[in-house]
Amino acid sequence: MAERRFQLYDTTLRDGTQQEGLVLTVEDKLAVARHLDAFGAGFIEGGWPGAIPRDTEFFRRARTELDLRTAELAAFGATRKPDTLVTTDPQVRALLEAETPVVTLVAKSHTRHVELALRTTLAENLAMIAGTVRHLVRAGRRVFVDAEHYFDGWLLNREYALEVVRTAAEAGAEAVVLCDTNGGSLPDGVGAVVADTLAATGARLGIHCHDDSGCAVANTLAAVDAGADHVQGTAHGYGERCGNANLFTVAANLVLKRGRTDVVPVERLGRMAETGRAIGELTGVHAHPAAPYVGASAFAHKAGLHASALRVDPDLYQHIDPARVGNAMRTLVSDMGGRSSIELKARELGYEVSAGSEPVARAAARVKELENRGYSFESADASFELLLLEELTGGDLDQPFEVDAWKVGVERRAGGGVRTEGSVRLRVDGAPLSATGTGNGPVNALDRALHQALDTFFPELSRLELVDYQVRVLGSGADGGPGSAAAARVLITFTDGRRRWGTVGVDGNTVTASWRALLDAVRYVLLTERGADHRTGRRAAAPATAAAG
Ligand SMILES: CC(=O)SCCNC(=O)CCNC(=O)[C@H](O)C(C)(C)COP(=O)(O)OP(=O)(O)OC[C@H]1O[C@@H](n2cnc3c(N)ncnc32)[C@H](O)[C@@H]1OP(=O)(O)O
Ligand SMILES: CC(=O)C(=O)O
Repeated sequence: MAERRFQLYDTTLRDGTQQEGLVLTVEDKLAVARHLDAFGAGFIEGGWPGAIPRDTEFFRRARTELDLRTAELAAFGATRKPDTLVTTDPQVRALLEAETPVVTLVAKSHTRHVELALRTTLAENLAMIAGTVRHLVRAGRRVFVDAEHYFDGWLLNREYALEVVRTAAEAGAEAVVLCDTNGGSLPDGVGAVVADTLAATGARLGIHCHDDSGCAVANTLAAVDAGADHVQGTAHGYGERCGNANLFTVAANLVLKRGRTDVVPVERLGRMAETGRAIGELTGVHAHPAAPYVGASAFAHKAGLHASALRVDPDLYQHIDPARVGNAMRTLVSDMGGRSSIELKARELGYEVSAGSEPVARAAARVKELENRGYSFESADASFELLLLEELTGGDLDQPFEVDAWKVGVERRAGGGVRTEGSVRLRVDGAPLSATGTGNGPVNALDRALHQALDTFFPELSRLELVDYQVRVLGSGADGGPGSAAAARVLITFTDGRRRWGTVGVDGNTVTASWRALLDAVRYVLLTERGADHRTGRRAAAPATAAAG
């Protein structure tokens, strides 16, 4: 007998959109479908035509606008209503009118649900399933049946749950998907029920798990181990309540841990992190940073002892090579790290340094001391790089300009609005210059004054743009006093249109903290962009750096 292909079935566009706060336009849905197809999902469930107008529209547009290379599109819907004819059921007609190669029907397999929610008899429910499946198969559709509440239903009335599976399979369903609809099952129970159902019915089984017990992925793997070879899930585990099984985690586990080669092509797995980011952008709901495999922190290392081992061999603190799922290892610099963390971070930034060198030891000590005063370098790579350069150059880092003074004033004039003015007095190559800027607040006014003064000398600064500003009160311990006199940490993210980088400033005065972060951003651009003009700062042509290491 020819071996059956494993079926990876994505329901991001149907069950995924049942997540609170996740709303997609038709355009978004088409774009998400393209990403899932490129990733290698075998099936993409697009929504419920006939029930949700947006989904009806999605399937209409999909016919001409979706050119799926790997995936088959599936329309989702219910069986015919009780005591009606399948041929006249408007919802069943809408499923056919979606013109998809696949239709997935949701059907009740739990006796209480049949009687209380559907308000019909157990026999009529079986007739609804058999009749609807046959009708769709006769119309040329591949049909899957999602057996809702299967695991709870099996516990209450095993014989009836099994009968639902047999009925669907005998009517022509390609796979019967056992659903842990309430998401409360645990892996041992799921494995046992799947094994029992397989033995009793011989039907091809799928699995659809919700995450209410935090076990959706584990339950999915248990079902596969017990013989299911059709797996449903969603990107990032989006879905009703606590979500569905995370399809990325499931796929990576099956390929990389179970050695299955028929889930997604292994080279496509290398695009998984990118697919996850793209879908996060479209939905506005990004992966949790700690999400397995694709999360931004999935391979980020903070502890110094971890860094010291990773320096020798990344395998020592990573379960896989992150490149296999398109992610990358990162080192976080903080007071929890030592010289090894500095070396790894420096290497990540392009510097060849060694943990045993004096500059690295000094940089590690300064990070500890500054973080103790409230600094945080984890998301301020640019400020860290400046600190590193200061140590690598023994304090002789070129300063493209010097600051003599700055001030900022906020004034509300009688009858007028609030005016904020910042001014700076600087020196470039020893020549004094001053400039003033107005803005909608002190940071904006100082930023404008700096640009006013420097952009003619350093045109690359004109591309510098602040994209995020965060302030965090640190309490009285760090250069501040109690209450509103508390010190503040300011984290600023900048872009020049190509790259993004973060800087940090801390002070008892929020404006001074902001000024420090602003100044780091300007210095960072000048040192990293001007390259050869600044002997100390350029990493690619940095003999001083290499020597220091
Ligand atoms: C487990 C899952 O997540 S399955 C997917 C669930 N997704 C959705 O519900 C999203 C789309 N749903 C909808 O747009 C609407 O709920 C509709 C169009 C399906 C139904 O809308 P309405 O007719 O207004 O009814 P309502 O939303 O109150 O649902 C109750 C009806 O659904 C029926 N129903 C409940 N479960 C099922 C089921 N599994 N199969 C068939 N019908 C069902 C009930 O018997 C009731 O029908 P009745 O009014 O003829 O007695
Ligand atoms: C069908 C489905 O989404 C469920 O039972 O959870």
